[in-house]
Amino acid sequence: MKEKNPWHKPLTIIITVIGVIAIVALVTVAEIPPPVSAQYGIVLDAGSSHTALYIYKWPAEKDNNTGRIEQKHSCKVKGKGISSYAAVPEKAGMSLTECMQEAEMQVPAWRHQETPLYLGATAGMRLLNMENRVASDKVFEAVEKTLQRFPFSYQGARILSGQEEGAFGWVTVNYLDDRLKQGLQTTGALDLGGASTQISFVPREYDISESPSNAVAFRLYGNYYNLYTHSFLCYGKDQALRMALAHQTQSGPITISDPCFHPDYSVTRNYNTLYDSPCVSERKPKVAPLNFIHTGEGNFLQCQEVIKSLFNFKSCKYSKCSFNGIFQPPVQGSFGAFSAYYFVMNFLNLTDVFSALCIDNILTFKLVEQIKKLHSDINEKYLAEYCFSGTYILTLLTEGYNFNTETFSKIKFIKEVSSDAGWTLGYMLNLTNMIPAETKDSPPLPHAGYVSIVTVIVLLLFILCVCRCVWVKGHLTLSNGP
Ligand SMILES: Nc1ccn([C@@H]2O[C@H](COP(=O)(O)OP(=O)(O)OP(=O)(O)O)[C@@H](O)[C@H]2O)c(=O)n1
Ligand SMILES: [Ca+2]
Repeated sequence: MKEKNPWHKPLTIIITVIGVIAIVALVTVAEIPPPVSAQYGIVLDAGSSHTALYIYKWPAEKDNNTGRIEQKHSCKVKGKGISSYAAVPEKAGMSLTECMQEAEMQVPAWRHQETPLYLGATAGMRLLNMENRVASDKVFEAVEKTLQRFPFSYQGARILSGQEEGAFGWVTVNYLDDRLKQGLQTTGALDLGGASTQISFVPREYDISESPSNAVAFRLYGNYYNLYTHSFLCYGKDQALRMALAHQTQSGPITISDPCFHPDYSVTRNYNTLYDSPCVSERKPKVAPLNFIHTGEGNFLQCQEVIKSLFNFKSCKYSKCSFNGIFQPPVQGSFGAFSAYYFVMNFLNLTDVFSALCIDNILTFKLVEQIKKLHSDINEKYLAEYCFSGTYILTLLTEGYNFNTETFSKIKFIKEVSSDAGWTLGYMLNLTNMIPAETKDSPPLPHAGYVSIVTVIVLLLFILCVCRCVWVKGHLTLSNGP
């Protein structure tokens, strides 16, 4: 007599039901493609020396915290920074047209309307605003008019404070390094522009109350950061050069012999043009000719003396200062130095070593004409100024911010970390709320997780089926036995 298997029927039903669910789930889940649609954001960096447009792109998931933002495109606006158009404001607007047209091509048309567009201006406009408020407003009006003509979601144009510029540069560097999300030790940020320079880092011990205006507190991905940041207006590379020239022309001479320039350097400069900046205007000599001849001498040590005279190391009402009576705790950890820090140190081949000797060699033994021949691809203005800039950078870092041989070796001169280093990405991340204060709950299971689980279920079912077949077969053999 054939023995009846007591769990034969329910087992078959269970296996069939789970099997069908598993197969349907597997097919469905496997067929859902990961989200491919992208979102875009545009930031214009209206710097003192030039304007640049950046287009960022990220996956358009609801939980956009999961997708890394990348720089899709950048466009360098031809000509100088918007502050240079103070006398002809309409041209400031017009100058942006070409890059904006490029942006129109780069961002898919169906995304234009929801693509936020921001313009942030830095030290050049800060100076113009101090000098001539009406002219600064007119430049912004012209810029706004141009930007509003494009189909993007225009979010406004404004001057960033030095504190914002420093803090957003720090956010960018650490976001790109993935340090914020992973809660790793952060990297400090050093930005050298044309008209201002920023230093931002998380100090080891930090008494915020000593100078609250230098403190920025962040809560990002569930971690607290107490950032120290300071922006020195007039200490960007171009304004620093003005200050150095002002220092050498106080008596209103017809010619100066500048230790920071090569021995064959000779350029005629206009007194009015040189002193036309709030960084030096108050020091304009009462009696001076129209022009002076700026010649070079090529002497590193003397150059360093001129540059040191731009800093005031005497007064400090805090426990510690960098210069000009500004509070600064001791530098801490690794640093990323970008913008002119990178341009200059990369050219001088000083990105790995801390050596004044190299500058001394170039300055003393090479003539500008030789250098121009060797580097015909580089803008002549930059070439002639690299020794001044190199000496300025070394002095600013060592005497100004107090980097020593050990801490200096932790500075990395960088142009980019997957995206360009600068404040623009941090600015956009902040305005679009892209970095949450808390770590968001991740979805119960990612796509890959579902697939794995369903695969395991199917495998288990398969094993269960095989076992059952063996059991039934064994049983039948037993019952049919002699
Ligand atoms: N290959 C390059 C490009 C730029 N520069 C110089 O580097 C300085 C800083 O450039 P940038 O960071 O672009 O300054 P801005 O953003 O325009 O100035 P700021 O941030 O002060 O507004 C400027 O003096 C610029 O002339 C350079 O030496 N070599
Ligand atoms: Ca800048």
